[in-house]
Parts: sequence; structure tokens; C-alpha cells
Amino acid sequence: MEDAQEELDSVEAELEMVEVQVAELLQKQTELTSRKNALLRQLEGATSSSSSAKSAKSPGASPSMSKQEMQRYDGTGFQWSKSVEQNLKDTFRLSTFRPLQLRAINLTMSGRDLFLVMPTGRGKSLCYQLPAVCSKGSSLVVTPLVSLMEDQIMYLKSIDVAAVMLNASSSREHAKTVMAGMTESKCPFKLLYVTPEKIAKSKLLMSRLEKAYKADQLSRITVDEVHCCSQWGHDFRPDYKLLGILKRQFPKVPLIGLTATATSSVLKDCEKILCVSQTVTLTASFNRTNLYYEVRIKDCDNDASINDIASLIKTRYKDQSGIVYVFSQKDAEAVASELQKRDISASAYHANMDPEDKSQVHRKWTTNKIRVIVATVAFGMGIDKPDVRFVVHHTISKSIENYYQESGRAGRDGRPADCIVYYGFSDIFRISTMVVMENVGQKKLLTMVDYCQSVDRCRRSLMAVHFDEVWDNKGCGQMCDTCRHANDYVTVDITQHARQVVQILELAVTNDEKLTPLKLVEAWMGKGPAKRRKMIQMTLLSRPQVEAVIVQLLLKSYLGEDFSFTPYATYFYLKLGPKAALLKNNSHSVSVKMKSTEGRSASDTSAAEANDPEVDQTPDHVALDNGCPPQLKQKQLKEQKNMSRTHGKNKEQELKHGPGGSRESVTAAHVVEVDVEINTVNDDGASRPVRPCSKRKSNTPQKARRNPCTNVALVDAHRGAGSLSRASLISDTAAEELCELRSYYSKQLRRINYISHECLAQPAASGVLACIREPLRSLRLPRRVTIAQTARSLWTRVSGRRKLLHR
Ligand SMILES: Nc1ncnc2c1ncn2[C@@H]1O[C@H](COP(=O)(O)OP(=O)(O)OP(=O)(O)O)[C@@H](O)[C@H]1O
Repeated sequence: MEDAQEELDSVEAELEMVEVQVAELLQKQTELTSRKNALLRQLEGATSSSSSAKSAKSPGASPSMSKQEMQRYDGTGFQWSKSVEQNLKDTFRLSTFRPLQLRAINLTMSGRDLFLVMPTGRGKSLCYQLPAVCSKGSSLVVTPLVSLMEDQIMYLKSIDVAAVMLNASSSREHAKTVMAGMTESKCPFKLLYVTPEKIAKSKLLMSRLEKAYKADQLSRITVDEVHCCSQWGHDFRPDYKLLGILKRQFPKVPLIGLTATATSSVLKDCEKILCVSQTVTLTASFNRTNLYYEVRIKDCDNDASINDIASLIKTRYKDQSGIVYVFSQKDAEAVASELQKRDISASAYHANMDPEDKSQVHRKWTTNKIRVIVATVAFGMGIDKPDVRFVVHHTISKSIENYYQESGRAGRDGRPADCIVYYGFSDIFRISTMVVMENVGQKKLLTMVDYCQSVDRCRRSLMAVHFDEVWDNKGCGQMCDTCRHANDYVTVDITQHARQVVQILELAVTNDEKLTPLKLVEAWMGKGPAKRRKMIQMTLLSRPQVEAVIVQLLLKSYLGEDFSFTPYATYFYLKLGPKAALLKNNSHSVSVKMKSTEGRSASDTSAAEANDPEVDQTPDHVALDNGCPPQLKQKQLKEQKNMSRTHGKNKEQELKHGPGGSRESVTAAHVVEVDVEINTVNDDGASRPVRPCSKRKSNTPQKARRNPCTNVALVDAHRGAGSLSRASLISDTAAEELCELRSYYSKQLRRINYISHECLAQPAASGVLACIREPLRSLRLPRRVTIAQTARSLWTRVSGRRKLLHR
């Protein structure tokens, strides 16, 4: 039995090692694959004729159109060209086409099926509205939202283009007139807007479309927001899945799908769903050069972020129009009311409002009677107010596509505008529970989190990767916070922190416990049951740093997500991720990029101020994180000042390389590193133990952490000058722990004493004790270890000696 047990232990140990190696290889594979893809994209970019009009390609297996053939569609020698030109000027009152518009119009007029991927506000609508005006009969336009239809119809009416819509709330009378008109030889309207639900549910509509098709009166099928077809798209709508019927029934009618945010895999899916093949895809660069992108860290105190937003609106965006996006209907009401309290003309907008109220709010905002609209994502697609100077996200979006779409409401007049997102730790998990049911919801959310967490990569480059676009960082033109503060970050080794977090989660597994992100943060910061506190290594990082480390570990798969469902709610937990085992390997390290403490905060300049010589752009303060709200910055600044008073010149060194010259730490709040020596040396060179310190109740670990620097104590003030080089700066918390450890150690010593007396059956004699005490006294623990490691190491040695005695 014993042999079997022994072998089992060794097999298990070996297995563990193999698992670590497998995980390491998998990590390597992921890195290599992503590098390979980046290189392939680079090569593809170098060979393609990309410009602002990036490419014309087919998302499916169908062959792409040749460059020459494609260029032909930029011309004006088609039979419809004259009419197109004339209507552009006379009907739409525009003088020239924007990039890709003419190509798209010529392609659809020549009967090709087409996907047009163009950033928000670039003018996709013209690419189906102008052909509709220039064609016989009417065009069918499938649109996801009634509000979108209303906007378009309002606009078309204003330029005298006849357009109608059919949706669930259309009266019977209206529906009858529209359907009758569809088959007339001179159709009374040029565009018919319908929802996908109408196509799926109205047999009458389908039969009328059939008649119109046969009468050659159905000129085009337009699918607006075409990404909604795909289950991989961010706005997947099941009824869009049924739109394949249109191309199956009316194969000769050209289809044009429009979207601002579809990746190639989404388009592939759309192609299948819509039953089109040989589709030409025109992709314009996603880049909107007039938008300034910025990420700010959201204070856990909601008031602080509201104050920050309010102050932005009242100063930087004084008298300007903008949108504040929020997470929920409740947030929309609350944030709008908070802004109103701060004398800002703001109104809420969300799906649960009365349609009449929604229209009223929208109208007032469009006519500048309300300056700020505080909205959920219900307010988005099709909003075409040209002078939106800012789009602030009070909560991060659920994906990059969503963020791009929502922030894209800004600056549609081509003038500078700002897109600011407030990124908060707890918001990640609120959204996570919301998107858990979505196909790739978690993955998309983490990409958005990665966008926010990034301190070194251009925000545009992150979007470019997401939208499969080859990107040159120069294209940003310093119009994002990371480019504007390019060297404002340091690389930090967080391996030890990662091990501590993993240890807490392992302990939770042992105790059959699940930890929410908040619980994990608190546990790591030393809150929670005393029993747990004793068993884990508490961190001295500040709360924002703790949160940043945890998010990084989640992004890097050292941590994973776990959900539990009740009939009323979904709960989010953190668990060990696939790469957690790698941390068992001593040679494995985890490093991340973090905002350095030096330099100007990203939040200090906007798109408008970027080129303003009046604005002072010299570094004026020390920042801890990406553009914290001023209140938070002040708090952190205060901490830093305290710190610098204590540590003086060492701070510089520690910020760059971490305590002791290593690259361990990044911010001042993290400089309390415990370097324990149980024995200290007297002036005379004799070794003596650390004096027990009296327990001070006021110095709870929490309090000590809140003000880590003011309680810094020198372990032994009586050290001689020679031993000062080894002196350890430890906080009261650490000193307290050390005292506890010492008393524990003494108890063990007494136990050994007792055991040794019993075992050796000798009268109480100092000789036995001396033989243990001396080696114990001379224990010199390695530098740069934590208290818990010290305790473990001590205990191993103490029990080793006890075993010796037992023999
Ligand atoms: N060729 C052009 N010249 C000048 N302005 C144009 C041109 N084409 C479109 N616009 C204007 O650009 C604005 C945005 O156009 P449009 O609403 O079609 O954008 P979009 O790409 O559909 O955006 P979204 O995806 O947000 O719906 C409109 O005000 C439109 O009048």
C-alpha cells in the first residue's frame, strides 16, 4: 500500500509538471499564432491597393474582383451616371461623392450584390437612397429599428423623396395603400422601409413583393445594419435570420448590405444567411480622424465620476451637444437627474420610455433645446446630429463594435469631437452577467476591457486589429490618449502578485467556496474571515492596483470566469484560469504594462485642445492611472506625496525598477516590501532577536494599508551603522504580523523544548534547548520574501528539527 501511495504521489507530481509544460506550450502557440496572423495581415496590406478605400474583397470563397475591374466602377461612363450625378446635386444637394460612395452606387446599379462596410457617419445611406431615386419602381429597405426608419423618412421627406414604412404599429389603412402602390406601374414612393419582423410575419407583404418583382417594380433590396443577421454580430436579431427568403424569391434583385462594424467572419455568416454569393465587399477605413479617443479610470465612488463628467460638460464642452451612454435604464434616469442637479440641461432616453416621450427628447436634443442626452444603447443607430461634440461612456460598452458604433455618433460634421470612456472594475462584471448568454459575448467584452486597460497601444490600432484592418500607428495623429502620452508607461513584473491571487482562489476551491471579484479583491486586501486572512498572503497594493492586476490576470487567462444562475439573477465568480498552473513553475513570469507615475494624465487634453497653442501641455502633475477623475487623482497624489516624503530619492528608483532595484513595482503605494530578518545585530555585533512589539489595536491591516507610508517603521532602530544596509522598512501591519509570528515561533520552541525533554528523558537542562535555539536563532531568512513565506519557511525548519528530535 505504502509503495502504491508513494508511486501515486510521484505520478501526480509528474503529471502536474506535464500540465505546466502543456500550458506553457499552449501559451507559446497562442503567441505564435497571433504573430503569424499579424504578419499575414501586414503582407496582405503591403500587396493590396489599400488607401482610405481599403479593398474590395469577397468575404466568402468567391473570387475577388480584379483591381482594374474595380476601378471601372469609380467612373462615370455608365448609362445611369448622368441621372446619378444630377440627383446628387438636385435632390440630395451634395456637390461631390465621399470615398467609395460612387463605387458602391455603380456596383449596385449594375446589379451586383454588395456589402458596404463604412464607418458611422460616412454616408452609407446615400449609397442606397440615390440608386433608389435613379431606379424604376421602389427599393425595399430592411431596418432594425422603427426610430431609424422615422429618421430616414423625415430626412427623405425634407428633400422631397417619397418614402413610406410598414411596421407593427402601421394602421391597416396605411398598409393597404402602401401595398397597393407597390405594384402600380408608377409607384408612388421610391423607398419602402420595413422591419425584419414584418418580412417574417406578413404573408401579404411577401405576396405583394412577389407581384412587384414580377412587374419589374422591385429595384433593390437594402439590408441596413446587416451585421444584425449574423449570430456573431453584436446586434444579432433572430428575425434577420429569415431574410434569406428575399434573395431566394427575388434572385434578380440586387442586394446591398450596410454596416459600420462587421468583421470578415460576420460578413461570411451574413452571406450565408442572406443567401447571396459572389458578393463584392467594399470596406472603407474604420478610422475617423476627427475623433479623439480617451479612457479614464472610473472611481468606485459613483459621485466622483458624475462630478468629473459634469465638470467636463460645463467647461470643455460648454454650450455644446453630446451623449452620455449608460448601462441601464435605471442608470439613465439617475445620471440624467444628477447632471440636472448640477445645472446641466440633460434628459434620459431608454427603451422603456413612452414612445411619445422618446420622440420629444430626441427632437429637443436635435434642436439643441436639451444639450445632453443620457441614454442606453436604445439611442444609437441612425442618430444623425452633425454637431455632437462629445460621447461619454459612463460605463464601458459590451464590445468594441458597440463602442465604435456608439462613439461614432460624435463629430459627424467632420469637426473635432471627443469619445471618452469611463472604465470601472465592477462594471466589467455587471456587463459580463448580461452578455453571458450571447454567443461570444464574454470574448467581445474582454476585448473591450483590453482596449480600456491598454496603456501602451494606440486606441485606433486596437480597433484596427478588431476590424481586420492593416494599421499604421502614424494614422492616429496623436488623436488618442495613449499616442499623446506614448512613453507614459512601465513594464511591471506581477508574477508574485499573480501567485498570491492564485493561492487565494486555490484556498477557495479547497473550502468549496466561490469568490466574486469583489470578494477576491477584499480577501487579497486582508478583509474577510480571520481564518482566511491567516492562510493567505495579503497584498499591500492599493485598491486600483489590486483591481488592475486582477483584470490583467483575467485577460491573460490566469483567471477565468464562472457563472451561477438563479431564477432572478446571474452571479459572476472568478476561478482559476487555464494558465494558472504555469505559475507553479518558478521560471514563469507575468509582466504587464502599467501607466507610469510620471508625466501628464491622459485626461488633460481633448480633441479641440490638441492643437491649441493656448493650452499648456507641459506635465503638471504626477498621475497614478489612466486619466483618473480629479478627486481620485488628488487622493492618489496625496498618498504619493506622503510616500515621497518617507522615501525621498528612492521613489524614483522604485517607480522604475521596483523596490531593491528590481522591476517589481510601479506606483508609490506599493513600495512597502517586507524583508524580514529575525535576528538583528547589536552595535557590538552580537545577534539578538527582534523585540516583541505591543499590539496596537488602531493599526488594523486595513488602516495601515490606507495610509501605508505614515506607519513605516524601522524594524530595529538600534542597529549599528554597519547593519543598516540590511535594515528592513516594514509597515506596522507587517511588524504586527512579525510579532505574531515571533510569538508563534516561541510557542513552537517551547513545544520542542517540551518534546525534547520527554523524548530524551532528560532532566530539564538548558543543553538540549541550546542545541535547538542556537541554530534557530541564527536563521537568516532570504531577502525579499513575504511574511507568509517567512512563516512557512520557519515552520518547515522548526518541524524539521522536531523530527530530528523524535528520531
Ligand atoms: N457625399 C457627401 N458629401 C457631404 N455630406 C455627405 C455625403 N454623403 C453623406 N453625407 C452626410 O453625412 C452624414 C452621415 O450620413 P449617413 O447618415 O448616411 O451616415 P451613415 O454612414 O449611414 O452612418 P450610420 O452608420 O451612423 O447610420 C449625413 O448628414 C449626410 O448628409
